[in-house]
Amino acid sequence: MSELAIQTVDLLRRYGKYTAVNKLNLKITLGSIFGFLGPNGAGKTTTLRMLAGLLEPSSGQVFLHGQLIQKTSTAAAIVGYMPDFFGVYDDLRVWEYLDFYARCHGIEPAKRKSTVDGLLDLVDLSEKRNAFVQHLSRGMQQRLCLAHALVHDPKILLLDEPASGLDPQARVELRELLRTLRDMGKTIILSSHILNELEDICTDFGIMARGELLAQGSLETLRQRSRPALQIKVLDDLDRAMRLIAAQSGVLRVLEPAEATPMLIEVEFDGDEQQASQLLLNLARAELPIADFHREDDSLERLFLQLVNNHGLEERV
Ligand SMILES: Nc1ncnc2c1ncn2[C@@H]1O[C@H](COP(=O)(O)OP(=O)(O)OP(=O)(O)O)[C@@H](O)[C@H]1O
Repeated sequence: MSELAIQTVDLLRRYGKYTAVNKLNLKITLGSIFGFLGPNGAGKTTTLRMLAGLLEPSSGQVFLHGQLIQKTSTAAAIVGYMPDFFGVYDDLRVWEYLDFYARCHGIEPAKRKSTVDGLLDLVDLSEKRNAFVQHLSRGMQQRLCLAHALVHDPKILLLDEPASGLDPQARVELRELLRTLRDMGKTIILSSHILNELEDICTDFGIMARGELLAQGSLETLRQRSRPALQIKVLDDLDRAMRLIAAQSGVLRVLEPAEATPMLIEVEFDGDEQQASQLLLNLARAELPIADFHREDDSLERLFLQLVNNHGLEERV
């Protein structure tokens, strides 16, 4: 357990009769950047709030750095939390905002100035130290809130949707900042819907849907769980095409086209390139009007959709 920054054991949270988080067994290694993915309402915020000690679990346990968390204050000392919706106080200058939170964390007056200066430097807001918080851009406010989460030098950072509302340039800056924080030895958990944004920065992922953890691990581990696929677009004769495809070697399953793309057939396929080529040849020989034929890439987005769409059909973590 000591190599884990976070471990949860059957973590469960109900709101009334509704189970928002259902027996989560998360394992997050020290020093990782963990991308927490899931559609709206999956239970990500509820989980992060329980990890931060802000919300009591209905049952189950949270371990932070191997320590069983029984008191909010224990979690608060180890964790810095940045919520998805943050309020900033009007009529407070940037340095005053951080100074206020430094006081809240009991940082001595003699150390407060250097703490605030260090944080402003880290999040690249030194030039804005005297600006009013409400006059900062969205990206700058986000960085200020990150500095707030870092005031007490926590070992673990929980960031709820940190990239939401940021323009592409601000996202690049955020990514650089997260890498710096990881190099400082922090473990970072961030939730997001922007899947492609996470792929190159996260070392590990957890995918959640309807309160359940569907998969967790490195991209490689997740890829092993996904089924490779072919996408074939026909212009006509859909039923004949689907029957013919289903009979070819390497084909595991032929999926009904989605309503939005009525002529696009997705095929679960574990054949090699030779078999893919033979499949295309047989479709052409049968004079089926093929407009597109390609292998799906292994992007995180496809893995995510496959896992979420198959939820309930396949065995859980
Ligand atoms: N205080 C609450 N009272 C009742 N139900 C709640 C409460 N907070 C969250 N829920 C419900 O719990 C479920 C999980 O919500 P949660 O905010 O954790 O999901 P999420 O994955 O963070 O979603 P999003 O990506 O939309 O922020 C949702 O169905 C939500 O409506």
